[in-house]
Amino acid sequence: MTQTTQSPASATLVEFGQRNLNLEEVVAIAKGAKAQLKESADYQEYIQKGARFIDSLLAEEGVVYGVTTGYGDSCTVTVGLDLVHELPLHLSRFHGCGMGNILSVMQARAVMACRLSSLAVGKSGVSYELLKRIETLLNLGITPVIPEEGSVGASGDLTPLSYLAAVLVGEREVIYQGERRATADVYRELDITPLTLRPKEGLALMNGTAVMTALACLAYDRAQYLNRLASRITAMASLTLKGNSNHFDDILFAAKPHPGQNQIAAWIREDLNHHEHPRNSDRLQDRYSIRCAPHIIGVLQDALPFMRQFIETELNSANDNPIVDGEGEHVLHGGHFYGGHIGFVMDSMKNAIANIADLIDRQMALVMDPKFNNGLPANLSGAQGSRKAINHGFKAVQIGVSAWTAEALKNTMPASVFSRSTECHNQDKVSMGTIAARDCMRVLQLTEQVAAAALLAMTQGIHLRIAQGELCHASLTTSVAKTLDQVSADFELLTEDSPLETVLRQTVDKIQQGLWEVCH
Ligand SMILES: N[C@@H](Cc1ccc(O)cc1)C(=O)O
Repeated sequence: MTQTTQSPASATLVEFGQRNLNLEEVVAIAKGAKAQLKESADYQEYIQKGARFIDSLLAEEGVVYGVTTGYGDSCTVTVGLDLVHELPLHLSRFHGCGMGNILSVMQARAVMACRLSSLAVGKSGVSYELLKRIETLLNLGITPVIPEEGSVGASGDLTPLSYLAAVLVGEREVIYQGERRATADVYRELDITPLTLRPKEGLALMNGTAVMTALACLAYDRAQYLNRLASRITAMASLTLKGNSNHFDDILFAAKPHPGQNQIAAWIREDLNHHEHPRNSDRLQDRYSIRCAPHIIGVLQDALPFMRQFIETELNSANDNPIVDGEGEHVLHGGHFYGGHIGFVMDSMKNAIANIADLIDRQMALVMDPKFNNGLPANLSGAQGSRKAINHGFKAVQIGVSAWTAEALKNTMPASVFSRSTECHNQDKVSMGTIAARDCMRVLQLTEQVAAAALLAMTQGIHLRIAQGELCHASLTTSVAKTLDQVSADFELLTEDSPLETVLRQTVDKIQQGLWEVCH
């Protein structure tokens, strides 16, 4: 695919500590890149200072929130020094109530990367050993089993992150070499000693936004690719419909200079080889789902920079509570576990993406219907002669697209507005950012299905147009010809009805792996 990204997602080693990560590096770790924690003596000392400061506060004052007290609303309960060391274990255990689907290995690795990034900032009062252990798990391919439900996204992703904390102490389950197994068994086999969490470490691991931030990094990467693909699909729909390329003219777009919208128009224009400006337009105007495609896809394109900024700032922040300044010796209580920024990005992104599903659904409606498709067969059926009577082409695929689109649109309800007061009214306003992120992943999946169906349909449409002598392969731009040939390698012209599930699934997989060549 086009790498419009800032650094190659294929990076094989990602460094943590005293540098900012970009979201592509989280994606790279998710896909199997190794992690490397900074090892310099200075950095280790910087991290250890925070942990030592907690120790000295405990020795000198005997009270530190979340260390010698209960958690959240229970902070008024004092925990005696004899029980303090058990407290982190209780935190991970009482949060072991996650429900729902298990995060994929990719998603869970992204979560680990985000937590490591946040703790590596050095404002959480944890030991260097803890950071090192997360690095080790990533590099050995030991991934916690994390159920995705149960976070309100504002006391941090406490419940899902408790599964990371539990694995560090040798409890619950991991995925190792593709198998779901007891953590303790895998540790025994690999001779790994479970960690004993230091007083603040349970809280530092769990009291943050790593789950929603991880999903946001993965979502961003897919959204960016989808935007490029939706532009290609629009060009192919225009060719299928014998559309009017003047709609993407650069003089036209210079008059409305949103940069992202202009980028989408430029991609479509280049795909359609539109370089000459009309003196007057004698052509009819295409329907909005073609004519306004840059205005629809462009919304997401223009939003991507602020989304990246929100996601990467969160990724490189200390997002737990309390914040421990080991150098200046301060413990600062706040609410950095509140995932409002990620919640907003995810709620916005799912809306913009579902609009792209809707756009492509409308394009599909145009190409299927002989009332609108400028002389192509109904449902783009490639059947000939008497065979036409029993063949239904893309009819069911279009119905599927309508269903996926409806489900995507239904999932756009903003999660952040469903804040509810919880935990004895301590957490009386919460972000629901993790629910927003999960919605966004679902909307992406559905929209990628819509895009896969459209890739097949537009390929069929162009082939039919060529067969009717109204277009020739040689007149296509190299970019469109390449996509057409790539799709055609998996998908022959549909002349007789046949189940398309397998090829649809293959196409979705390729979209998710960014395999379609959509660059010029
Ligand atoms: N997020 C809370 C701490 C907390 C931890 C676990 C809980 O179950 C509840 C609250 C805070 O820092 O204020």
